[in-house]
Amino acid sequence: MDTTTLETASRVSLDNLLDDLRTDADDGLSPDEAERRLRDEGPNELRSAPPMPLWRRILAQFQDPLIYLLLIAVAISTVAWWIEGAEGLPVDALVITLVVIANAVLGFIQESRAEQAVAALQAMTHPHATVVRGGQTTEITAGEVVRGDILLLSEGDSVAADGRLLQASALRVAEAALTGESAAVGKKPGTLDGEIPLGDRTNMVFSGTAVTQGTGRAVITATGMATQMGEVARLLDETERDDTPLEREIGFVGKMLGAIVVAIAVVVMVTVWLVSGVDTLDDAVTVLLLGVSLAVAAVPEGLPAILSVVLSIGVQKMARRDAIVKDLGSVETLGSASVICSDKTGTLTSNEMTVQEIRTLSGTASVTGVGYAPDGEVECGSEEQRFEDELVLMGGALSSNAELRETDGEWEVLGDPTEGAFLVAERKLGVHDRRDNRFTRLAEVPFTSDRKRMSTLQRDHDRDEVVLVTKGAPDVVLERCTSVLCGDDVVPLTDELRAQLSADIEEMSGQAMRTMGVALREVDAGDVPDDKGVADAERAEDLETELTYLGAVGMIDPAREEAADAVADAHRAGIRVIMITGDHPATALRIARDLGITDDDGRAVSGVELDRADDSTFAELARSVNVFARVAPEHKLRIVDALQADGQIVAMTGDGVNDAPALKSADIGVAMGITGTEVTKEAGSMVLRDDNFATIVAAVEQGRVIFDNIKKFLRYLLSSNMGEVLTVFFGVVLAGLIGLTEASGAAIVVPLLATQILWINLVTDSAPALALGVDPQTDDVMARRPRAIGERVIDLGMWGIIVFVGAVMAASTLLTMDLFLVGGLIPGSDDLTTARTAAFTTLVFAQLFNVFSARSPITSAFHGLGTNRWLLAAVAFGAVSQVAVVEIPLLQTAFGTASLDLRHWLIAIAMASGVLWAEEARKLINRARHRRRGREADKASKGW
Ligand SMILES: Nc1ncnc2c1ncn2[C@@H]1O[C@H](COP(=O)(O)OP(=O)(O)OP(=O)(O)O)[C@@H](O)[C@H]1O
Repeated sequence: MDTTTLETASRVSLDNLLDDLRTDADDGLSPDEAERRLRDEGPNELRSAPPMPLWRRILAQFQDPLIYLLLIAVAISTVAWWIEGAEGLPVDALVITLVVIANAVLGFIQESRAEQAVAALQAMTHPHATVVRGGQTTEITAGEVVRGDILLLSEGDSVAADGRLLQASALRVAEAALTGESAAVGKKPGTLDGEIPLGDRTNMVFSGTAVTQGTGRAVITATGMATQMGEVARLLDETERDDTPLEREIGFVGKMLGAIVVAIAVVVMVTVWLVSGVDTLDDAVTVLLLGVSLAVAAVPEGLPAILSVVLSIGVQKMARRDAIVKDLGSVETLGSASVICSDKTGTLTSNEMTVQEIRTLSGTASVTGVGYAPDGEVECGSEEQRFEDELVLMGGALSSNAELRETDGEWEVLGDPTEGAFLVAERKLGVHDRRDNRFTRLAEVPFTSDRKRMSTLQRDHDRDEVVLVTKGAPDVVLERCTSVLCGDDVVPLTDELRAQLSADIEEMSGQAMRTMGVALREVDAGDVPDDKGVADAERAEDLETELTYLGAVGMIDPAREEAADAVADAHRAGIRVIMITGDHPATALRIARDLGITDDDGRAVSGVELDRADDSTFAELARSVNVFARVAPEHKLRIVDALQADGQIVAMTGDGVNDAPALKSADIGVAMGITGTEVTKEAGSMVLRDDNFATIVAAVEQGRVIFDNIKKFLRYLLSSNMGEVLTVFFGVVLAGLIGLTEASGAAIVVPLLATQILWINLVTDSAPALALGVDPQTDDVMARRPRAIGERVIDLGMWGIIVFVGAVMAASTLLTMDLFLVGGLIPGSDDLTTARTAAFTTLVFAQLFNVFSARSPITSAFHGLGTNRWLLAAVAFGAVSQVAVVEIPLLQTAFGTASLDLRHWLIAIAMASGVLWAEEARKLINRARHRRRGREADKASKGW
């Protein structure tokens, strides 16, 4: 902006402003100019801090308590090497350093790729903006908006940048994000005078606020950090992503392990010191090295990187199934969802409306044909009835913004399918041309979920008068009527007639039909807003009284084919499904029953009933009722709150701008990708690309699978650490028994070297852990109840398995060592390096066997053995790496290993398999217990 500033944008004259911005109010910028401005001025994004430089991001990988521990280990090894006379190279220290660096670099690469993948996904949900460029209306991402763009606004839009209004029709904008004012502010073009506070600049719209009603056209005066929102954002750093609860818990486990390790290391060192006595410098060094080995053993170094990779692969998988998760934390919340509150229209149903019946005072007309093709007939019984039907359909079509289009024999509706259904039925009756010629629209009072109706003012050229035509929820419309059409007469709407018409509506609704009423009234010429198109809609709204009721239509909106199965799946998974709809209670109840959301005794509670309910009644209704109908968006928020207060984890769907607060408040806000407004998509934590209920259930399932996989690799990695710690601990304590002391000739000797343990943790363990992270479903995750929130990822049962597996691994490893050492069963192999190599190999292979066991805490490892090819490849990689570290001379020096012959290899592998058999035995017992418990639980669960 050359001369206009944030402060003056509302005060300069429009002509000056447009000159200053070098743009045209009608045609906007040329596409080339817009591109040039985007290049010069940067994208329309809020970014307070510059992105972190590469070196700082790599360094951040080292800022981890576990890494500090390893660095201390490096220091100790170096000191030990120096005390021992500084001969040759400090191999241990070098190897540990190298491994730490390699780990950081690998972690960095993996995490960056994961972040990029997630960012690419999030970009799919970035808000869009509609602008006029080169005279054409174009949709672009909000980030591409530049100064001078002409921005078009309509209900549900999130305002992309700051702009000055050129036109507005009943425009209201919620500016709470900026001013804290919760009520939407009316906006209109004009030039303001003097210093005006932000909240009163009614001729401006601001970035990050939401259009709650009406339409408008604005010229963009500021973008990105130059906007009012940019001023606010400067204070916040938005670039950092918060850790998810899961990441925090894993971080906690890491820190806890670090603390335990230090404690164990101190205890072991002191014990060794006291029991064996440390007489020589060598002994002192060995005790220190022992501490190092233990530290290295207990720390799952690769864990953080693997976790972020697995989460990101998970969200990519969900995206392929049309569920775009906006933050990684939602993946785990999804898995624990216990209630899904879903809209009806378009989510549980297909949103393909076809008018089936028209009910007027003279009778019921059936409409034949399905879909949007206008092939069918309206079967009217009499001339009077035909006249009434014509008015109903014409009225519905007049109060509609949809378009019916035929391309290559295919009929489609652009816009709201409910409105499209009127256009189709009207064509079946053959009155659409007549309507087109006879009426001109003067103004519109838009449909909102709160109003549940829409009206237009029309000039009727045939009769030279102005009429207001209203269509909407028939009960709402009927309330505003005082007379009713009867043939070509208008008669007063007596209580008796009102009851008869209501009964008609109820009857249609009871057959799962979506009902719509149509009414009209003549309007005094003096009441007619004169300015065509930008009429004062609020005044027109005042005219929606004393209407003449024309009749109602019943439309079918078939349930989505997959919806009933998805509801059944949700129930099986212990998830309650609640329907919350703006539609008629009877329609809602019928469909809910058909889909199994409620049983035949279940009832529907209406918004009016909810309004009357006090807090405790409301809580009880939220607990016991599965169908809420004729509700307004505000009710959704109250329902979420009540369910959450009851300890539920709530997923809530929404599409309209007024649904945003409920979506924000829910544990998982699910926004509709097709029908959802930009504001709703911003508020949701997940966006459904296909608006389909079944996709939510699929996402829950996927969330549970991801969570299961995280458990799998945690079980796997932590058992490995446990095995290593126990091996070192008992190796030292039982050194005499095993023959270690004798073989080494020293008082104290470590069974495995620190570098060998690092090798396991970082080389042979990583690939299988990653493969477990992408494991296909092994157990039926939808057969369980939702995970309670606050339930630990690593619960007591899992710790039990980790300790059990670790103990078996340590036993196999030490037993192998014992076999190879003096007095052991394997002749000619009693040299310490060979025995240590065999023990090391046993531990590595025990881990490779354990991969298969770790896939499920209950199902046998042999079940579906080949279903995860990554896993087989990872195990093969682990085995080949182990052969390399044992047989390649350079690696032998680095890792203190010696060649083994075939027989030794086979013995080590056979010993390693012990862990697999032990786990199979444990699972067998566990399964038997589960079956018994399952039978009891089955009986108990029949009640819910
Ligand atoms: N375009 C429209 N014009 C006038 N009235 C409408 C229109 N669309 C819907 N209605 C009426 O308003 C009621 C509420 O609509 P709303 O959009 O809140 O919910 P819904 O579409 O019925 O269902 P859901 O809340 O399940 O998506 C509808 O039942 C219908 O009677």
